[in-house]
Amino acid sequence: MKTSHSINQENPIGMIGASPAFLEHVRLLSKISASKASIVIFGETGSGKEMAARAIHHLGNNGNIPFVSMNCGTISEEKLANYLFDKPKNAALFLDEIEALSTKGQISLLRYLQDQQSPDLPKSETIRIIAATSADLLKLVEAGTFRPDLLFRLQTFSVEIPPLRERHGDAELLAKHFIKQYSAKYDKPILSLHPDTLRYLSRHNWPGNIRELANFIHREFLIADGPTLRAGLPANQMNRRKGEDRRAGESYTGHDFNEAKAKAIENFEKSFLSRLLSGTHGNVTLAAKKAGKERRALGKLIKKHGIDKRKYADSPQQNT
Ligand SMILES: Nc1ncnc2c1ncn2[C@@H]1O[C@H](COP(=O)(O)OP(=O)(O)OP(=O)(O)O)[C@@H](O)[C@H]1O
Repeated sequence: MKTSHSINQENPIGMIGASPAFLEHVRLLSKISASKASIVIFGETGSGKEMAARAIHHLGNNGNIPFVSMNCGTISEEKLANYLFDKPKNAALFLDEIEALSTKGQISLLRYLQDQQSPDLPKSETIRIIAATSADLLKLVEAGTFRPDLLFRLQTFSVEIPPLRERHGDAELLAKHFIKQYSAKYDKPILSLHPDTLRYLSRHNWPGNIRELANFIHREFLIADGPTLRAGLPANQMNRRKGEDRRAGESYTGHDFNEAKAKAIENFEKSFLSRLLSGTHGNVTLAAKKAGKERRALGKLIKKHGIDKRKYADSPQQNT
């Protein structure tokens, strides 16, 4: 019989996977869950970092203490400092995109981690820090944007979630899992996977990892005609390509100066951001540094143009 601290390797609180790479990761998760020490979870976008953080939290304390999630790219320095220092609490704090933490935020977190070393601090008053990133923090330390002392304090443990393309056979397991979920959600029969789809699942590179796979299955599930899910190139990729082709061929033919200027600026911003993000594999902090802009401002610009930075995670390195 399993105890509450044991881990079901195929499904530790909903985490699906049976590849050796995934199971190794699961073993490590279960080992470190019992500790209160801080952790950094590395992994590509959509690979399951937040889910792993929740698994660590859940396995370590049965979910009895709160799990609070903050994105370092959008959280204000004040909010983070208030959360850490306002009043003592027992919680797990998930800090996503830790590489995006501002200089002041880094100092607050470092101070918090140093204070936590105090032997006088009751165990019931500790916040376990679980940080996640798709960036190479050592490179950011070298580049001078991330404090080395913070990295070393944070990284009592580190876990690297393998990208889906390295998890042999897991895409199929996950696809079946998502089909079951969508069939329950839409009250439709479960679909089987066509051999073409199976081939596609194992050959596709999955730069957006499990999030990309879930979206792909979701869409194909909804448009499937028969009892089989048959798909090749995800339509979102096709739509994106069509959209990009259309935009590339687009030229403004009106005569209004302001409209023409606005259009030219929009096109410039889009292509500039696209090149910039390709060169940093979608890392906004690094992109902001390269472009000489505030990270927050660059993030706003990326949002304004509806650009999905995740699609650049797998792009070849370019000079921008
Ligand atoms: N092993 C898994 N089994 C089932 N679902 C998973 C698994 N890993 C991730 N997912 C699902 O994939 C999606 C992306 O996962 P998650 O948000 O944890 O990724 P992430 O690495 O934190 O993403 P980001 O880098 O964008 O913050 C979520 O919907 C999550 O539920």
